[in-house]
Amino acid sequence: MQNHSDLLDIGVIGLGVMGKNLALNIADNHYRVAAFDLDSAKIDALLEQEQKERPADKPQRIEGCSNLSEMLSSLAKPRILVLSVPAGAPVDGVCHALLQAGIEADDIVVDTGNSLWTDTVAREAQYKDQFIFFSCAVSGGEMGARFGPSLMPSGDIKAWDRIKPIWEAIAAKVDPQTGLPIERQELGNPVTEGEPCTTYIGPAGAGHYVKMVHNGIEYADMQLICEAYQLLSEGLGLSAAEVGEIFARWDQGSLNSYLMEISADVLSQADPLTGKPLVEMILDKAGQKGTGLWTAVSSLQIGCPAPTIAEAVYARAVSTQKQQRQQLSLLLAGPAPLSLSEDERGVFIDQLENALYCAKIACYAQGFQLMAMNAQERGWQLDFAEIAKIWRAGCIIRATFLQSITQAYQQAQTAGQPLANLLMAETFSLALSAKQQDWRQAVAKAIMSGVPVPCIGSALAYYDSYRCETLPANLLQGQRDFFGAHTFERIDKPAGEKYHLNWSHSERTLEKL
Ligand SMILES: NC(=O)C1=CN([C@@H]2O[C@H](COP(=O)(O)OP(=O)(O)OC[C@H]3O[C@@H](n4cnc5c(N)ncnc54)[C@H](OP(=O)(O)O)[C@@H]3O)[C@@H](O)[C@H]2O)C=CC1
Ligand SMILES: O=C(CO)[C@H](O)[C@H](O)COP(=O)(O)O
Repeated sequence: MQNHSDLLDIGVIGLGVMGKNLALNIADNHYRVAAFDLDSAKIDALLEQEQKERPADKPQRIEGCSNLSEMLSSLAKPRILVLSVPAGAPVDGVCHALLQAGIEADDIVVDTGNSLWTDTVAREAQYKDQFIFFSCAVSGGEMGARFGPSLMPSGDIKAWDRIKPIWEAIAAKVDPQTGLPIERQELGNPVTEGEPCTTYIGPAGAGHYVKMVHNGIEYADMQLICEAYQLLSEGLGLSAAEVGEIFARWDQGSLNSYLMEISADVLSQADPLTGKPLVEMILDKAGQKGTGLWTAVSSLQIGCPAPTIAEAVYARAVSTQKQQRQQLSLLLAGPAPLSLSEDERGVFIDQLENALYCAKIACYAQGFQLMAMNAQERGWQLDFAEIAKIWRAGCIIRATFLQSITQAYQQAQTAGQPLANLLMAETFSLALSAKQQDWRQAVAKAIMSGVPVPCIGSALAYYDSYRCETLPANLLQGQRDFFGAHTFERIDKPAGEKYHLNWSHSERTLEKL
C-alpha cells in the first residue's frame, strides 16, 4: 500500500505528439504524472526526455506505468486521467480498459483528442455512474501542448471545478492589457502570469463542437493563405522566398497570425536534399483527419452558411485528385497570364492583402454564426467573447485579429445587443466597406488569370449575399411551387401564410392554404 504522499496527481494515457508534451507541461507545473502508452517505447522516450529536462537535484516528476491497473493504483483518489489517443474507437477502447482495470465512479476521464462532439455527448451518458467522462479539446500542436495550448473543456461542472487549477496552469497565457500572447518557451519555467486560455465552454459536447469549428476556421484560414501564395507565385511569377517575404511583411500588420508567420517560414525554407525551396518539393496533395469536414457537414445540417469552410475542405479534396489534374492541365484551356507593370504589381499585392483580411473576417463570421446556431439548437449558453479570448494564444488560429473579435462580442454584451453575425460589428463592417473594392479587384484578377481562389472568392460571395436585402430566392420559390406545389409566402401578407398558384390550370388562380 502506497503512502498518500507517494501517490501521483494525474495520469496521461497516449504519449504521442500531444500526450507526451502535455505530460511534460503538466510536470513543469508541479503536478506529478503517471504515464501510459500501448507502445512501451513511447513511455521510455517520455521518461528519457523528462530526465534530460529535469535539474539533477530535483525528484522525478513523471512515472511510467506498464498497464492501466498500475496507473490506477499509482494515482491519488478521486483520480484524474487524461486521454490523448486518436479519436474514435481508441477512446472507447481505453474507457473499456479502464473499467476492467477498476476505475471508480468519482474518477474523471478527460478526452483531449479531436473527438466528434456527438460521440462525446454519447460517451458522457454511456459511462455515467461508472466514471465521469469529461472532455477538453486542445489546440496548439506539439509546441502548444508543451508550453501552453488553448483548452476547451466541457461536461460535468463539478469535474471542471476539480481539474480547473491544472488546466489554468498548463494553458497558454495572454497579457490582459494588450490581448497578446505571453510567449516564453523555457523548460521548467512555465508562464504563470497573464490570463489563461481556457474557460468552461458548456455541457458535454460543447467543447468538442467549439474545437471542431476552430478547426473548420483553421482549414479556411490556411487555404486563404495558400490561395494568396498561388496568386503571387503563378500570377506574378514570384519565387517562394519572395512570397515568404511578403507574408512576413503582412504578418506585421492586420494579418498578423501564427498561420501567416509559419507560412512565411515554410516558404523561406530550403530543401536539405536539393537546395531548392522546400515548398516546391512537397507533393501538392493535402491530408485531413475530419474536423473540417465535420464542420462543413454540421453547417449544412443546421442550414448555417459556411461556404468558405466547406470550400477549404473541397480544396483539400481537389488537391488529392493529382492524376486527374495532371490530365486536365493538358486538355483544358485557360486565360493568358496576368500582364502587369511594376506599379500595377505593387497595387495588386496591396489589394490581395486587403482581400485576405476581408475573407478572413467572413470566414470567422461563418464559424461564430455556426457555433451560435448549434448552441441554440442544443440549448448551450456559449460565451463568444470568452471563446475568442481563449483563441488569442496557444491555438493554431491565434491572431491579433482575435482581440478585435473579443472586443466586438464584449461591446455587444455591454450594449445588451447580441451580435447575430460578426459582419455587423462596427469594427468589421467599417473595415469591410473600406477594403471591399480591393477584395473584388483581387478576385477579378484571379479569375482573369485562371488561378483558383475558392476560399477568397466564396468569402466574397458570402459578403455580397448578406449585403443583399433581396435575393433571387423569390424566383426559386416560384420554381418550387411550379413543379412541386411547394407553396410560397408573399411579401404583402403575414409571415407563415402559404400560397400556391395553380400553374397547370389555364386560369392560374392563387390559393391560400
Ligand atoms: N497533433 C496535433 O497537432 C493535434 C492533435 N490533436 C488530437 O489529439 C489526439 C492525439 O493526437 P496525436 O498526439 O497527434 O496522435 P499520435 O498518433 O501521435 O499519438 C496517439 C498515441 O496514442 C497511443 N494509443 C492509441 N491507442 C491507445 C490505447 N488504447 N492505449 C494507450 N495508448 C494508445 C498511440 O500509440 P500507437 O502509436 O502505438 O498506436 C500513440 O502513441 C488526437 O485525437 C488528435 O486528433 C489535437 C490537437 C492537435
Ligand atoms: O487539431 C489540430 C490543430 O488545431 C490538429 O493539428 C488537426 O489534426 C489538424 O487537422 P488536419 O489533420 O485535418 O489538418
